[in-house]
Amino acid sequence: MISMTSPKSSLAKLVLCPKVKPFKVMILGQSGVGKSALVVRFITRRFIGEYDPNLEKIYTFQTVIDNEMVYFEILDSAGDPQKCESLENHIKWAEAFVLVYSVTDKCSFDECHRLKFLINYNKRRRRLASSLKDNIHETPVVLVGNKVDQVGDRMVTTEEGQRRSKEIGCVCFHEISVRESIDQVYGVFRDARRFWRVGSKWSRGRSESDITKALTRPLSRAASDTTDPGTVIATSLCRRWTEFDFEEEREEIEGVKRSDSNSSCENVDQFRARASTDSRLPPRPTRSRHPPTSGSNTPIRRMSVAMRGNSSSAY
Ligand SMILES: Nc1nc2c(ncn2[C@@H]2O[C@H](COP(=O)(O)OP(=O)(O)OP(=O)(O)O)[C@@H](O)[C@H]2O)c(=O)[nH]1
Repeated sequence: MISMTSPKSSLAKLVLCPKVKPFKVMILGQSGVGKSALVVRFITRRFIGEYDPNLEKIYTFQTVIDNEMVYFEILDSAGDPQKCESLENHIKWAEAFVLVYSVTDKCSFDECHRLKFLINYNKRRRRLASSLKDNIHETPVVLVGNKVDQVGDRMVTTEEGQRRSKEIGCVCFHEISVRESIDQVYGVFRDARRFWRVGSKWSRGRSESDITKALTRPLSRAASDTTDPGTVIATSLCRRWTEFDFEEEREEIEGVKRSDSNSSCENVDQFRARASTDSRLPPRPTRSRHPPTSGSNTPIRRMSVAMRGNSSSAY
């Protein structure tokens, strides 16, 4: 059994070490999607098959992310996520979320929608209730599709995952196999941290390009993984998309639409040009500002034409 601390004892530790500010991450998802496996893999680097489904735990763990020591407190929400009361309290506690579903289970995928709604709802309430609004920033939610190693059992496609991530406003989307790769698992926690930093005081005063650089660094591979042939397969299965990828994709689509509309404008112009030349209309007669002085019947003719409703031919 994995060692763990209760929420109270971890808080006690923090009191003894006041300088250490933990990074509080909550793992959410339907039962059986691999939440405990994900956390334990991150902390111990090992994949452990079975866990007690009813234990709710806070793990404390420290590791280096982007050259910075990060003190994680990871809450592995257990059992039935329908029990809203404790869930809501935990949501208020967390600074970042990892929302997990299994690509082999459509129900777990749909459950992410509801859980993201709960996160938004509780965070918004907290923000409204707080007088220190500046201290509470947007809480990043990373969407994770787990168990991609079970290729034959897949029920949720990559595209569906990407789409859902965009729809429900997650900061990035990963497809991973906890069983096959520690590298992919590390990537999930690293992104949670990076996006949290961007939303926090860290990003204030930094240029947009610095922030973009921080978020779009490529995944670094863990040394232990490079020697494992199984992982090579898993790494090729690993997918990760950030908000920036989604934004680029959106811009591309809009670019295509714009060029379509431009080309349709061009078509209209071309059509007009063709219409005026192909039909070989005779040039409009030039209008004389004043009626010709010579020719006595001209004013009468003009009058009669106007009465028939065709003033243009009067000239
Ligand atoms: N094939 C495969 N199985 C996995 C993977 N990750 C987890 N599992 C298995 O999925 C089952 C459920 O994993 P858990 O980590 O207990 O899932 P959980 O979401 O914590 O479930 P609860 O504790 O009930 O909330 C276990 O049998 C794991 O071995 C994976 O990447 N691939």
